[in-house]
Amino acid sequence: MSLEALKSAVLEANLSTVRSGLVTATFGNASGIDRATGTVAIKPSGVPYEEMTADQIVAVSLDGAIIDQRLRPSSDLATHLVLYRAFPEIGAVIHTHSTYATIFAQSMVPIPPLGTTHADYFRGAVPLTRHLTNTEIGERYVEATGDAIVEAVGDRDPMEIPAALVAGHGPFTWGRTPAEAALNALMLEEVARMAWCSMMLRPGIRPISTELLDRHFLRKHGAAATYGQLGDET
Ligand SMILES: O=C(CO)[C@@H](O)[C@@H](O)COP(=O)(O)O
Repeated sequence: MSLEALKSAVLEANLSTVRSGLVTATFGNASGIDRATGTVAIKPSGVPYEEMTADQIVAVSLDGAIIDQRLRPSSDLATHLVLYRAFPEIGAVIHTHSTYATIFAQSMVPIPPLGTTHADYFRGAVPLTRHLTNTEIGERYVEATGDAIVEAVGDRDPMEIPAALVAGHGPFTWGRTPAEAALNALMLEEVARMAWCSMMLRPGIRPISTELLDRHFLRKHGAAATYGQLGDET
């Protein structure tokens, strides 16, 4: 992929979070990676979305060295880089402060799989990170945020659980492409809102069974997926 194409895809992912109502002001940030070159493209820090252009997207290497920069990169860059290094399958990362997912993050509650809508995108509860230590906060806050996300995902397949809630902060999602990461961010907010309302309507509500969760997730994901169309049969 050319750097221009990567920057355009990353710009579109950033703008899609605004169109979807997932971010306000300059909150959030989206990035993408070209695994062939190890180039990461990310939103510039603090730039209003309505003014953002593709040539303002910042390009860095996986170790954070600047490749192409007119503006300073997102202040969350180090978190994105930790995730790209830990999860080689992913091609994009999105951070938002979307309302309901952030309510769960601030309230220190993982998002439980209460229905098949959740199961269509997340194979289990959306994990919550631990709180960072004062030393981490003081010395390596942004990178430690990424470390805490990787710890929260643990030995689960990051492509089966493409999201995590940072305690006291907000959600991060990822995917194979910027567009897929943006869809996962949108669906995370949707299932968070459904979960919150379901938990209010029925306190003590229990998650769906593992059998139903897996049946629905595998219906859309993996080699045996039966959802949608095969190849170019449309
Ligand atoms: O996490 C936060 C703020 O808590 C960020 O999403 C927000 O400040 C956006 O920062 P950037 O504009 O990406 O540097």
